[in-house]
Amino acid sequence: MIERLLSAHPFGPDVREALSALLRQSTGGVVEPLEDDAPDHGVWAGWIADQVGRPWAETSFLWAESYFFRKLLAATGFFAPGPWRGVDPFAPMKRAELHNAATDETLKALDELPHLSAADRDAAVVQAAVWGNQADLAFQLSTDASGATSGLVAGSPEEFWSLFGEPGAVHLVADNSAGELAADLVLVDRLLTTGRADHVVLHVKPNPYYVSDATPSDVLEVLNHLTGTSGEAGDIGRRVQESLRAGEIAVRSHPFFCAPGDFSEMPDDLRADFASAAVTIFKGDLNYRRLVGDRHWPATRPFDEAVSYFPGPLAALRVLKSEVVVGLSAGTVSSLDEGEEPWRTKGSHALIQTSGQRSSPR
Ligand SMILES: O=P(O)(O)OC[C@H]1O[C@](O)(CO)[C@@H](O)[C@@H]1O
Repeated sequence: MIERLLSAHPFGPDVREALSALLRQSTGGVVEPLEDDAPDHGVWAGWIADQVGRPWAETSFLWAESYFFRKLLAATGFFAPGPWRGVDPFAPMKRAELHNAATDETLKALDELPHLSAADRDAAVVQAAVWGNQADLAFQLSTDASGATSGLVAGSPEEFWSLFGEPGAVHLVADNSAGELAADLVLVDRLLTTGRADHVVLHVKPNPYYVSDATPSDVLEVLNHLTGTSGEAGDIGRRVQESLRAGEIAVRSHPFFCAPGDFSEMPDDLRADFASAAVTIFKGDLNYRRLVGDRHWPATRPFDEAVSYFPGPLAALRVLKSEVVVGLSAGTVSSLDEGEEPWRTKGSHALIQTSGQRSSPR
C-alpha cells in the first residue's frame, strides 16, 4: 500500500521518509505516539494510551489496522499545514474504481430495475448492496481476490425487508466508496421511495480509511457520477440529490467510525443516534467485525447474542473477507469446511443477517 501511495503522488523527501518510518515501525518496531496536533489527536490519545511502546506484532489486528491508517494519513501530511493538507491519498485509487468497467456495468444493470416486479426490485437492490461490498481496495491489495461469487451463507433479501414496518429513520453505516456506495445509494432510494424510511442517515468515515472507505466528499463524488450517468442510475442520483436538499437524507461522520474498537464500546452520543433508528444497516467486513466483536467466535454463535448490546433492530450486509463470522447453521459450516475454498476470507461468500425482527413482518 505504501509503495502504491509513493508512486501515485509526488511526495517530497519528508513525506517519503515518514512513510518509510511507518513501514519500519509497523513491520518490526514498537507503537509510537501520534506526533501531530490534528483535531482527533485527543480522542486517539485515549485509544492508544495502553499500546504505546508495545511491539506492533503484539497489538490486536483491528487496533493495528486502524492505527496504521491514522499514522499513514499523518505521514502523508494530511493534518499538517502545507500542500498535502486535507488531500485524500487514496483518491486516485477510489476514482479509478468509480470509473472502471465493473462499476459502469453495475450502473448500466440498474436500467432493468423499472421492468421488475416490486418484490424482484426489492431483492435486486439488496443483492447489489451486498455484493457491492466485494469491491474493496484494502482487501484487493492484501489478497488475490478473484471476484467470483459463491452465494449467501446466511439470510435472504426477504429476511432483510421483513425488518421494516411503519416509515421511520433508517441509518446506513456505509463501507466502501465507488461501486459499493453507488449500490448503497440505490438501496437508500428504494427505502425512501417505498416509504419504508421517512428519512435516512448515511454514516461515513470522517477521514480517509482502509483505502476505499467512503468519506463525505466521496458521497458527493459518487452522487455526481450517478447524476452524470444516463438511464436509471441518473434518475436515482437526481432523486438522492433532491432527498439531500429536502433533509430526507443526512450524511454524518462520527469520529468513532475510524476508532480501533468494537461497536460494543461506542460512545453515548452514537448509541443514542442508533437507538433512535427504526433499523440500522451495517455494510461490509470491517463494520461486521466491529459489530459482532473481532474474535474467533464459534461460527454457530447466535447472531442475536453477538449483537445483544445494540440499541435497536439491525441488519448486516457483508462479503466475508476475514475469519470472523457468527450466526451460521452447523450444517452450513460443516459443508463449507468440507470444500477446498478458504470461504471465510476469499471474498466469494456473503451474508445477510438481521436482529430485532418485528413480530409481524409486512
Ligand atoms: O471494506 P470491508 O468490506 O470492510 O473490508 C475490509 C477488510 O479488508 C481487510 O482490510 C484486508 O483483508 C480486512 O482486514 C478488513 O476486514
